[in-house]
Amino acid sequence: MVPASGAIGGPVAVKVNPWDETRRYTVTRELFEFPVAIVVGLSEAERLAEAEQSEQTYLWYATLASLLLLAILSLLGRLSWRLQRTQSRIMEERVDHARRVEYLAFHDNLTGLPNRAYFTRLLTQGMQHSRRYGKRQALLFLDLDRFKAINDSLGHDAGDDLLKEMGKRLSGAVRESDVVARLGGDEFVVLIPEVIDESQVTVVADKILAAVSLPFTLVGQEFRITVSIGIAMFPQDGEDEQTLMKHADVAMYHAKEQGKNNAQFYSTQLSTDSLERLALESSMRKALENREFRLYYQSKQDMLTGRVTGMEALLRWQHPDLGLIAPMQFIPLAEENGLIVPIGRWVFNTACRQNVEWQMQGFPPLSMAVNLSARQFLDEHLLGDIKTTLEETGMAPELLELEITESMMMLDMPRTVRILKDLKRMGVRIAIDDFGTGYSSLSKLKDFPLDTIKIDGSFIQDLVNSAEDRSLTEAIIELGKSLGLTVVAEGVESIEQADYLRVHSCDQFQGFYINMPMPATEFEMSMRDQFRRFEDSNPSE
Ligand SMILES: Nc1nc2c(ncn2[C@@H]2O[C@@H]3COP(=O)(O)O[C@H]4[C@@H](O)[C@H](n5cnc6c(=O)[nH]c(N)nc65)O[C@@H]4COP(=O)(O)O[C@H]3[C@H]2O)c(=O)[nH]1
Repeated sequence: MVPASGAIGGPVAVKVNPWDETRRYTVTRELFEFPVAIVVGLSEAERLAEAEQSEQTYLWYATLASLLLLAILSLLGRLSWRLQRTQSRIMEERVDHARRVEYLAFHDNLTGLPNRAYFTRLLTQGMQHSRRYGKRQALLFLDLDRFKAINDSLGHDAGDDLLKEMGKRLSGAVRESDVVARLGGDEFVVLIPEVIDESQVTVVADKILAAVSLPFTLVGQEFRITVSIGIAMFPQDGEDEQTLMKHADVAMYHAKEQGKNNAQFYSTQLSTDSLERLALESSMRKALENREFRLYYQSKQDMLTGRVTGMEALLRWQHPDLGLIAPMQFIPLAEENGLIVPIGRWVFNTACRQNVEWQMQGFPPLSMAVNLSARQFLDEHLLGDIKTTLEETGMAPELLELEITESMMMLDMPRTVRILKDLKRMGVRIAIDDFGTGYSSLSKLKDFPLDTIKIDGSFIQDLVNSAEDRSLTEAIIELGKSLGLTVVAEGVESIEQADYLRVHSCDQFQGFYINMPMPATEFEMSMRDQFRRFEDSNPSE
């Protein structure tokens, strides 16, 4: 019904129809001219039908959307899980690949042993460690006897089988801490890291000889093979990897010459044939110019407190072909041809410069001992050279200690006394080196202006076992004390030797027990370590 204009609308009310009991929303309207009430009504269900309808539609859409969202989320989850799994698999494959490449680069693919490159690295690291902690190592160089004959007659496959079996037997004959490597061909090496004495190395070499001598079965037949072993000890037979390998190789050839199937230790005699001497002499002339000389340093410690008191500078020659050459291999030659004078000048200069530099870095003033050979001592420019060096480097003279040997002092006593007095006037300290090996007249010793007496390492070596060496050592200590000299023991290698010297009032000591001679950079690190340890154990100092 369309309301006419002027109609009055009443309030909406819910009314219940008494007939069918239906609840209705009603509005009563009156028209102006008719007193008729028109009742418009809709049941509750009719009125809510539309809203319910849209509510259901909304619910339906919401459910659909939620299901869709859930499906999308689970799809995304699955995709990201798959992505992650693929990524981690790629990573693992990359790492595996890198490991494999590294393994192949550092291992011999026939025997699985470390190859030459890896062994060189292990040897160099081992040397640094040994130098720092005063340990010895042994390098065994092995070469199979008659390998070529077997390889040629039985074929390469049999040769390969033999090498594989060799690798296994060598690894089985040594400790796990020892390193076995294959350099190539039929050459193997064994590195024994912590050696106390050479008899220990002989035992290992004998075990290897025995392991190799057992029969091998190749292409269904039994074969026997032997091996020749050359042994070089670190540090005395070589202080760098190249020299040590070369000397072990020289010793191995010597073992072959001795009839194969045996082990031989390297000795300097093996490599000082005349040809090498000649080559050495001509290259020594160029060595200074080519900056091939190096100084190694070894510290000295106070016997009672353990504090580092100074160091000794020891000369080395880094030869381009022969590796690092020890001073006793070239100094006698340099003395013969006079080259020791310019070389000695370089030693003074380098040692003083280095000492000043360490002080500038904050190390306490430490003495620097430098060796002087007989020829240098006779050189008329010696005093002038030392004076110039002290001035040029700024080195405090009292920190420089010149070591002259007992035999040198006795050559021309009045002259020696004169030179030493001149040196003393400059403020430089004088030490008598290798004491006990010469035949000095003890009564004359007091005529020399000395500061320090160094007991030769040969007495210290047998100190624990030899009563004779013990009494000599005690006598030298007493003599030194009675002359008011500082007594230093050289070549101390064990705690027993150090304890003995301490009990017998030796002042200072030096030797592998503390550290080996080492290049400046390594020495610097070792000094830092020693000072730190000293300060930790003596916090009040
Ligand atoms: N077995 C053993 N040896 C130890 C121990 N501690 C130190 N040594 C070694 O003993 C030698 C001590 O030096 P030296 O008696 O002055 O004997 C020196 C010295 O006479 C001479 N020398 C070294 N450097 C120079 C130098 O710059 N000029 C001159 N003229 N001679 C030098 O060469 C000699 C040998 O020097 P290096 O081969 O460096 O040998 C050094 C050192 O490496 C130890 O605990 N056990």
